[in-house]
Amino acid sequence: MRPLTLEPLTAEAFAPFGCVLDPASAECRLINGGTTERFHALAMADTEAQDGRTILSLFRGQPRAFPYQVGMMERHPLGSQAFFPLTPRAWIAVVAPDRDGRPGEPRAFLVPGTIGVQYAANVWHHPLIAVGAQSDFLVMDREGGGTNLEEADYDAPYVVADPAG
Ligand SMILES: NC(=O)N[C@@H](O)C(=O)O
Ligand code: NI
Repeated sequence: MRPLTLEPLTAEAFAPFGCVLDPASAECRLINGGTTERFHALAMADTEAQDGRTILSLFRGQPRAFPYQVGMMERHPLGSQAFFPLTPRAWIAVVAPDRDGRPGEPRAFLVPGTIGVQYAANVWHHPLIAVGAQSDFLVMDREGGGTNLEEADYDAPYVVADPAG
C-alpha cells in the first residue's frame, strides 16, 4: 500500500481543489449593535447547475480507524460541497487531481477543528474522514436533478497514518 503524507492545510496548497473556510482569514463585520461578529462569506456555493439548489445538512461522522486505507474517491460534477466542523476536532480532507476522468495521486490534508473546506464542483475527494471521536459538520452542497455523484476505485489503496501518531 502507498503511504499518504498528511500535509498541513494552506489556502494556497488547497486552491486547485477548492477553498479553505477559515474565519480568521474572512472579512469580519461587527453587526447587531456590536454584539455579533459576522465572518462574512466563508465560501460561495456552486450548486445552480441543472436547476440545483443549495442545502445545509449536518453530518455526524464516526471516527475512522487508522491506519486508514484510501481505496476510492468520489466527486460531485454538478455542485460544490463544503464541510465546516461543529466539533472542534481535527479531521482529514483527501483530494486528487483528475487524470483522464479518474482520480490521480491523492493529497491528504490535516484540517484543524476550527477550519472547513469546500470542494469545488467535480473535484475528486474522499468522503468525510472524522478523526478520534464522533464529529459533527455543517455541510453545504447541492440538492437537485441530474447525476451528482461519481465514484472511482484506486487500483491499489493509499494509506493514511494516525494523525495522533
Ligand atoms: N454522500 C455524501 O453526502 N457525502 C459525501 O459526498 C462526502 O463527501 O462525505
Ligand atoms: Ni462528497
